[in-house]
Amino acid sequence: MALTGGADRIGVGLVGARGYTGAELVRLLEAHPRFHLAFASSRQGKGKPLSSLCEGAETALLVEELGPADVAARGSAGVAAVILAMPNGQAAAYVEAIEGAGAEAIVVDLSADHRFDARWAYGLPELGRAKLGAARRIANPGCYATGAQLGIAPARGLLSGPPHVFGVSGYSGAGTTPSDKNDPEKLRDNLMPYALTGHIHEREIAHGLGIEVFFTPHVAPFFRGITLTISMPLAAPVSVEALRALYLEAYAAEPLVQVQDEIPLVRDAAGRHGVTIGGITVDAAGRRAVVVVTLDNLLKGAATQALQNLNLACSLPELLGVPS
Ligand SMILES: NC(=O)C1=CN([C@@H]2O[C@H](COP(=O)(O)OP(=O)(O)OC[C@H]3O[C@@H](n4cnc5c(N)ncnc54)[C@H](OP(=O)(O)O)[C@@H]3O)[C@@H](O)[C@H]2O)C=CC1
Ligand SMILES: CC(=O)N[C@@H](CCC(=O)OP(=O)(O)O)C(=O)O
Repeated sequence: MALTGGADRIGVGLVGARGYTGAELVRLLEAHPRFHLAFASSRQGKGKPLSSLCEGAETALLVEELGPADVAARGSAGVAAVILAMPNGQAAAYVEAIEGAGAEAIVVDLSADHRFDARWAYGLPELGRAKLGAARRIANPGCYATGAQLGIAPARGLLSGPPHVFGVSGYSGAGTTPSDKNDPEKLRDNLMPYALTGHIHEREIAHGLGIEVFFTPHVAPFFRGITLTISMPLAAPVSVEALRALYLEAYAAEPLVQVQDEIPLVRDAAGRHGVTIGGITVDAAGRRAVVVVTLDNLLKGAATQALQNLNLACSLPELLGVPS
């Protein structure tokens, strides 16, 4: 594996350093004991110190504007991995250039562009880490889709029909490009439903779990965090104790998934690197289960998960550099 930035450091480049997820990745990569941030690209940030784009960044690195060919050249010259943290629809040109140049670099794409592409490994380690160790192309899951899959997976075999996932995201989930979903005025004292059918994460959750799912997203005035209330029809009566035991067992060995009795609150998820599943309930007839899942959309929903995936792909401990 190619190393830069010191004999024991693995060079990682970041495209999309100005964005919300990019900033989280900068902070995680800077503090990582084995990775080294080899370049940071943003068109708007070109020529500026990275610290001026990402609060808390300490590196003296200057932001560059790197197009697909530039990134591919870095990927052939010492940069072992490239993280793409751009809006949906932008990754293809970078991937084509990297592959066209024959660069060895691992690619982790945070966008939705490769999540349904069988040639890419889907990077949700808690539900399938075996394939990630040898992966060279990794599609990082969506933020809602991460929480929903982890929240449904233990109960999947008990269901009589599609789970209903009611999701609420902080407005950082809508990225930095101005829209109604990140407009503070439109969000003030408000909860905004959108994409009531057919959200791409509905398809992603269904694809990942192999079952039909109904997903209704909403965006709220808080900045970061997601809360999902998941209602699941049960094929046969199940006791709440049995259901809780199923969740506890499923995630007993997963440091980033906490199962608790209480209903988790989204304000407690902000800044945390894992997912919390709680409030596990069954109705009086034992035929409908409800669980609540919270996570930070920018961390386990994006940057922390990308770091897990990159660690695995580089044969490092999965949680290396993930703050506890
Ligand atoms: N925000 C979230 O909670 C989550 C986001 N994701 C996904 O991660 C990706 C990044 O999201 P987020 O950080 O919120 O996005 P932002 O809108 O905050 O940032 C996007 C970044 O991409 C760069 N960019 C935009 N267009 C282009 C382009 N055409 N070519 C090159 N660079 C471009 C921007 O920089 P500049 O314009 O300066 O070049 C900026 O650095 C998205 O695909 C998103 O769907 C996944 C999970 C959660
Ligand atoms: C509030 C908000 O707008 N959230 C985004 C989800 C962010 C995300 O994970 O999107 P990708 O699948 O594109 O990576 C949305 O609903 O599209």
